Order: sequence, then C-alpha cells, then structure tokens
Amino acid sequence: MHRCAICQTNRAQVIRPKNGQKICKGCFLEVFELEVHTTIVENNIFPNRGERVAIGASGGKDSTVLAATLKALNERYDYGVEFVLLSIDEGIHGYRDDSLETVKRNAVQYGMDLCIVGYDSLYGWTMDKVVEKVGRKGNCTYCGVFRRQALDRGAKRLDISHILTGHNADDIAETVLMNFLRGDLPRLGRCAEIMTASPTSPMRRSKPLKYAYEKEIVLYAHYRELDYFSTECVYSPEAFRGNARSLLKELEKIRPSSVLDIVRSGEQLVHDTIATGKLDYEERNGQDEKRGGLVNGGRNAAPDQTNPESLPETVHEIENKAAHPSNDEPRVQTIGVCGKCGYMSSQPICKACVLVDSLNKTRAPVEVALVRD
Ligand SMILES: Nc1ncnc2c1ncn2[C@@H]1O[C@H](COP(=O)(O)OP(=O)(O)OP(=O)(O)O)[C@@H](O)[C@H]1O
Repeated sequence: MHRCAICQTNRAQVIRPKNGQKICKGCFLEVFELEVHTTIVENNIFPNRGERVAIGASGGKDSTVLAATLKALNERYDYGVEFVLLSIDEGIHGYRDDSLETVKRNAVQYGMDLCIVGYDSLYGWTMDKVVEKVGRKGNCTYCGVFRRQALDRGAKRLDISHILTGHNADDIAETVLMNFLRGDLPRLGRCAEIMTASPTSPMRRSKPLKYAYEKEIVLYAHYRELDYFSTECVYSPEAFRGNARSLLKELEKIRPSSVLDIVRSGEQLVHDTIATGKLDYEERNGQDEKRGGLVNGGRNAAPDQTNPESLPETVHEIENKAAHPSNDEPRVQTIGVCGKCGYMSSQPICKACVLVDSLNKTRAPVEVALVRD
C-alpha cells in the first residue's frame, strides 16, 4: 500500500498530475483548497473587504467548484467579500435550461443570491434562434461575444464591478496553444493573465482556478459530492479549440505537467513581450475571453479567424485590428458608449450590436423590447 505523501498515514488514492505526488482523499481536498487560497492571496484577488463579487455560474463543474471552494475559503480565511451567482441564459434548449436548474439549487446550497440574465431580453435572440439562422459553424463566436457583454451587463445591474469565472489550467493552456498557433500575440498575453481589466470596461475579471487541473476539479467535485451539471453544450465547440484540446490531452498523456507548463509559458511570453515594450497596456488589459478571453471562448470562444465566413465584416475588422495593430495607428482605446445598446464600448457600435444587426438584417421585422443600459 502506498501511504499518502503528505500525512504519511492514510492510503494514497490520488496521483496529482502537476507533480506526480500520491496523496489521500483528505489531504487532496485540503491541498486543493489551500492552493486556490494561495492563488487568491498571491494575486490579491480580493483587495476590498465589504465588496460584492459575482461568480459567473453556468452550473458546470468548474463554476460549481469555484463557488463551493470560495464559500469555504471565505468562511475559513475571512476575505470579507459577499459572493453573488450570476448566470447567463443563452437560450439553448436541453442544455442551459437544465443547467440553470442546477444553479438555482446551488444558490440555496451555498446561501448566495442568484441573478439570471437572458440573451433573449438583451439581444432579442436566443442561441437556438442564432443557430437556426447561421448554422452550427461559427455559432460559438456569437455566443462568446454575447456572453462576455451579458456578464458585464448583469454585474452592472447588481452594482458589481468584479466577476470571477471558473476557467481552469486546461482551459487556459488550450487558449495559449490556440493563440500561439494563430500568432495572436496580444491575445496570447491576455489569456494567460489571472486578472484582467480593460480601459473599455468598468469590470475586473479574475480566474481563481487558473492553476487547477481540470482532472482535479472533477475529483474535488466528486469527493465533495457537489451538485453540478455535466452535459456538454449541444452545439459543437469551436473547431480550432477542439483541435487545441486534443493536442493538449495528447501532451498531457506523455507528460502530465504539460498543462501547467503551457500556462507558465504563456505567462512568460507576455512577461518578456512587455519587458521589451512590444505590448502596451491596452493590449495587455484589453478584452479577453477564454479565447476568454472571456477569457476566455470555449465555449466562450473568440471569433475564429480560421472560420472567416462565420462573421460579419465589421466584426472581422475590429478583431483584426486588435490582433494585428498597425504601427502608425494610435493604440489608445477610448471608452465610450454604444450608440445602439448604450453599454460601454470602444467603438461607436459595440461588437454585440454589430452581430445582432447582422442577424436582424434578413429577419422579418418583429417587435422586440430590448433592454437598454
Ligand atoms: N451561462 C453562463 N453563465 C454564467 N457564467 C458562465 C456561463 N457560461 C460560462 N460561464 C463562466 O465562464 C467559465 C468558462 O466557461 P466555459 O463555457 O468554458 O465552461 P466550462 O469550462 O465547462 O466551465 P463550467 O464547468 O463552469 O461550465 C465558467 O466556469 C463560468 O464561470
């Protein structure tokens, strides 16, 4: 019998992917939480006591583990913050409607308020309708742009300016690989950052699970018997992300530490780029979705430039400018307000409205009461 490398008493049940350490269930749970706490403290994620902070809650394993861990840590280490669950209803029948039921239960289990914001009321489109219109290819782009803004707008309604998401080490390594393969240096830097703030948005976004392996998140949820929804989105994930994921899984099989090594490489690359002055503040702190960006995509995907026919022209222009800024163009983005929805935007019309316009162009006119900010 292998004894736990930490307590030296119990039988080891877990092999940690990041370092091969064999540990028991109790020590695993303790060390998992301690590492999230260390990430929070070292990055000063909660600088202000008394602050209300939103947890982007999808009902999936990552955000459920995030909520459960933060509740425990806030009680244990007294961060002095109040967490609110913020869920976006993309309008995906058979997927999000079911996962939102899980979030509703989580709100009760964790004693947190819950706010749900729907694409339908914000944009007049559900993702089911978007897919009906544009097909499956490229639909993640719409979803990613809408979700990013919907989280911001939901938080604003709650008078909250800090959003936490459940992006884990695998998500970030995938995004680093994708951006590296695309040669998208500004996004490569942003996606590896644990906290992002943008001159074009009042919101801070943080990823406290940035160094947690997906495998350990699943194990934590299992050992703690957390109530989460495990079905994948019914619309296939962005193709290029799927390729990056497969590549990452292959690398992980050969060398389990690859996941964190790639995250660290992303961090180091942006560090070196900043040191040599190639990436300015706005590029470092600009929009980011798990791409996410929303930071980080996934399923919160960035517009896929490998799939150019999937997006309206104007969005490509905005995206390409961000990814490959020309030397003679001024780089400072100014914050303004979208002429259509009234939400903050660095462009006269925000990306979400550009997409909505393109969707509406060929739709028979319907009376939709959209919510303006
Ligand atoms: N509909 C949503 N409402 C609120 N937050 C969301 C939603 N979808 C995604 N997020 C946030 O973005 C993070 C990454 O989303 P992604 O779509 O990649 O899902 P995931 O990696 O499967 O995470 P999860 O297991 O939490 O669903 C989630 O952990 C969550 O914090």
